[in-house]
Amino acid sequence: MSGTVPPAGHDAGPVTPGARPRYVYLGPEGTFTEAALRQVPGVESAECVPVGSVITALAQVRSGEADFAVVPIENSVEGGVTATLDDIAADDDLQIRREILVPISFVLLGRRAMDPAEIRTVSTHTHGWAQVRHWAAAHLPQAEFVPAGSTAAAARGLLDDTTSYDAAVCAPLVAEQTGLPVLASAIEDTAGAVTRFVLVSRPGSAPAPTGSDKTTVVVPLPEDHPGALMDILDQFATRGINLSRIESRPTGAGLGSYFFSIDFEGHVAEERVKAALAALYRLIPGIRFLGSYPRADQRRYSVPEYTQDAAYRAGQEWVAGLLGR
Ligand SMILES: O=C(O)C(=O)Cc1ccccc1
Repeated sequence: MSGTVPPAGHDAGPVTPGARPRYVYLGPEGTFTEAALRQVPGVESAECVPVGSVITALAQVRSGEADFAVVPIENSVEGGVTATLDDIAADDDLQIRREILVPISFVLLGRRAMDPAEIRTVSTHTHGWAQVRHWAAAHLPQAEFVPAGSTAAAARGLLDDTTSYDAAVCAPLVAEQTGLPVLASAIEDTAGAVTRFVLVSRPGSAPAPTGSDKTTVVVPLPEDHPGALMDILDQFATRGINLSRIESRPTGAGLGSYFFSIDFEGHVAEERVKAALAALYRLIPGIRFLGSYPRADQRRYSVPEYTQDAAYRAGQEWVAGLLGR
């Protein structure tokens, strides 16, 4: 990592000095991702460009066409957004700079005012469908699901003669934006669902530690290493580091080839995190650091006293003193 603490407002500067930073996000207008983007400080004066997929958004950051991407990564009901987890993990050329939480509630919009029981086909993002499937089974028993690139893309497709589905599941805001009739509201199976989004850039300096931070790493599962997961977890446990997410994903290289995507509490500038990362690197050199960034909920976590920075320093000084005796 290089550089200094990023300026206030934008988390890092644009590629072209003096130009407005360019943010790409999963669009079109009215997606939950756009709601996440609007929470990023300084975005009001930036250029914001909707794109059709998470893969395109991340590719544009990698290629330098965009400075930042906002993409969904995890949902409190449905779990990880695999397109994002896999694409971010594929290389070490992206860095997570911020997480953003958005509460999720869905409406059913129709091509025209109609009884939901008449609906034969309904479109939305796969994560949207996963969060309304019980409601749909009870209220749209005939309906077949038509996957769309995003919830808002599904809704906007209803304005278009080239699509033929009857209804779409999306954010309530899209009803106001499009004027399409609301056939049902608050149709989510689980009230209070939250989706977590991340702001991603090319690698640079990590945002400064706040005392309430998270770090994301990708750890390939080594072959022929009995207890590998236990050894990985041990590096965190012995340093008093709490994990907030761990998921295994196939690498795509063949059956049995996996990586772990891990979020944990702490910042790479903290001694216990540095020590854990160094130990993991010795254990599994293919580990990738994907960023340290402030927790969206700013929740404070307790760190055992023996793994706080002061304890590390005291331990290092004691050992250094042994050499000088
Ligand atoms: O399609 C959207 O609106 C998105 O932003 C992705 C998504 C879909 C469903 C729940 C949360 C985010």
